Amino acid sequence: MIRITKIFTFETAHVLYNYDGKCKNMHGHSYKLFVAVKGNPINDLDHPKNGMVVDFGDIKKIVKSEILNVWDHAVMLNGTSPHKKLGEDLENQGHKVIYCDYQPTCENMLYDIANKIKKQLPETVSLAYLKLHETENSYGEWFAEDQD
Ligand SMILES: Nc1nc2c(c(=O)[nH]1)N=C([C@H](O)[C@H](O)COP(=O)(O)OP(=O)(O)OP(=O)(O)O)CN2
Ligand SMILES: [Zn+2]
Repeated sequence: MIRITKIFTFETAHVLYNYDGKCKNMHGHSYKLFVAVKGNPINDLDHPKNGMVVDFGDIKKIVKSEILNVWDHAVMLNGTSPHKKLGEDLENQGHKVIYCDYQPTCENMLYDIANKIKKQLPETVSLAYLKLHETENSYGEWFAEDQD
């Protein structure tokens, strides 16, 4: 069993509703996302993906369509909070708004990312690990073995 990892970056703004610090203000991050999947490399000379757990390009397609294309250069707001109204005002002025049903911390974003990626992975591989950097010095991690 081998793990392979691909790294992505995206720029997203967010606001932490009711937070007791500076991140209650709208601000942005250059998020850095590490996606690791595990499986057995294909061992078949006739297979175009011989030697691969999964093509890195296939991971890229999934993460682009599920995460990057949706979240990059968007404002992420807690749609279950009064920030819903803030989002509607921004949308009316042409801004890209993502309403999540959670507080948009890196912890909750990791759960969301994990669920979105897992749904799209081929049956031969599974999600092993995620790391999401909010800043160079602050990040959260998701490990498959830690989940219920
Ligand atoms: N457990 C969490 N704590 C905080 C989160 C989070 O997602 N999970 N998020 C924030 C803010 O959104 C933002 O990320 C600020 O974090 P912080 O590391 O405090 O920011 P700094 O600018 O001080 O970062 P440096 O890398 O140290 O410059 C707050 N807390
Ligand atoms: Zn932040």
